[in-house]
Amino acid sequence: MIAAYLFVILTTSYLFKTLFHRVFRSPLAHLPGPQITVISGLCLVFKEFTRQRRKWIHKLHLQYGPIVRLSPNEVSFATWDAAKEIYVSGGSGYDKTSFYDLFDNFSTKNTFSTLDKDMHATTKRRFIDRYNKSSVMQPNAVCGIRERAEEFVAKCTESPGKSANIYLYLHCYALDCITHHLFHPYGIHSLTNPSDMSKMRELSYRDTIRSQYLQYYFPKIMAMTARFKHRKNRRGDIVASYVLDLVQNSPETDSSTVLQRLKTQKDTLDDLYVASECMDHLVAGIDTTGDALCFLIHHLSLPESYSIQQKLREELVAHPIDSFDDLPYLDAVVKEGLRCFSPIPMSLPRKVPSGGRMVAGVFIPEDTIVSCQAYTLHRLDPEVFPSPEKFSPERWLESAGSTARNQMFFAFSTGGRACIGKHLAVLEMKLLLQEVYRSYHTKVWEGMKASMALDDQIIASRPKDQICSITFERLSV
Ligand code: HEM
Repeated sequence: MIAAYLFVILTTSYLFKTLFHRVFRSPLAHLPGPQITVISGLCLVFKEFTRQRRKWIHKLHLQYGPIVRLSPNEVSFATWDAAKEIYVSGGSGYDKTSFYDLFDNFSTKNTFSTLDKDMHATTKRRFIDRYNKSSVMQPNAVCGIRERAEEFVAKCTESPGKSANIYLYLHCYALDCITHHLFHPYGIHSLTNPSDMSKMRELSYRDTIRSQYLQYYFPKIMAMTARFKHRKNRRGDIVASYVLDLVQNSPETDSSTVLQRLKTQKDTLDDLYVASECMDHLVAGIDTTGDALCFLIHHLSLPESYSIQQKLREELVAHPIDSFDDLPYLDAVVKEGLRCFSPIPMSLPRKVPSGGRMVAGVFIPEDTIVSCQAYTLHRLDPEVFPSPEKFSPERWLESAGSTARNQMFFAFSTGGRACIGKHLAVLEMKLLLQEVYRSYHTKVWEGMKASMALDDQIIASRPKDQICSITFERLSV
């Protein structure tokens, strides 16, 4: 009985002390945001489990401005100053939060899931040269991607007059391209080999948002339940076995591949680390590039965008095929696509270092979770992006305001932890658009009922129904 009384007294005094601190002492209490977020993080958790986090944060920014408190320990920012402080200061910005533990593979860290920035710099150095623009633009690398872009078009036009589900084929394209870069000649050929299609389906058609948030909030309980499941890898068993097999059996891959680079380090690297790293690049390279292209081609295929298609085609046919990286309108179309339909539109959480920091002019105590999200940075300030909901490639061709526009462009994040696959992704996008729009006019199939609304997953967003039916009409050049 005494123990029960003691328990109640201690719990009550702990709750009272926490509440007192949150309301009267915490510097976050004075920041703009819903009152409930001063005392509780439940609202945020609810929005996360019901996949409304991004939308909710954006709404709060529209209501309260560029700084918004999301919970007693979390703040969202939407200015370049804040993004620079959080993601660029000291090179890589602040350390990642434990949220990124979700992205371990084979229970082993990789560059993306490494929290500490010094450790991250060490892992990234091992392979980053394989993703430099000069490596990605090597003629044999470009040729490999172009071949796959041709296969994509062949797949979409194999039944003339009928629509093609480009959601499916673009994810195949992205999978084939990234595995080519990682493992050539052992890359996947899901566009031409139906038995490889299951690998793409395994990775792109799962909905794991709730289980991943459960894992984030209750890692110990989830670890206990995982013991009963005997899973090799959370992100997919067929693909995990494919990656592990390639790493462990070390077949001779091309000297340009990421696997080869990791296998020829001075210090021998553990197989599980190499597999975790390769698996991460593979997963990071599918839905991002696949969804970015899917949203973009869908938008270009709406009647209101036919003039954009026309302008793009004029540029493409007027220039030799190998000048794809030097075409201003193609570049602007890709950039505007990534601005309007960022495949990673969500917050990228970071932890304020010890001693606290000034972010966008306000003091934020240590260990507070801070972040920016591309969805809001790409829309909030009408001076930087006038008519933000309008798809307008032309905005990227104007010289006035270009510094601010480029600073606010956050599709690949910024600083030392920005996307390493950015040059590869842009190359894949440009080559595919070139292949399609040099020779075809695309239209949304008139019978398409599927929704293209953004459907948020744990960090990326995809079209809600995962179907996008497009018809391809061959043009006489
Ligand atoms: C349009 C396509 C892509 C977009 C929009 C995109 C976006 C991003 C963003 C926003 C981040 C930062 C995430 C964070 O801090 O939480 C990131 C990181 C990363 N991306 Fe991409 N990505 C794309 C394609 C790719 C591809 C093709 C690869 C293949 C290698 C890749 C590999 C990575 C990796 C490994 C990281 C972690 C970098 C680090 O922590 O140093 N991404 N990407």
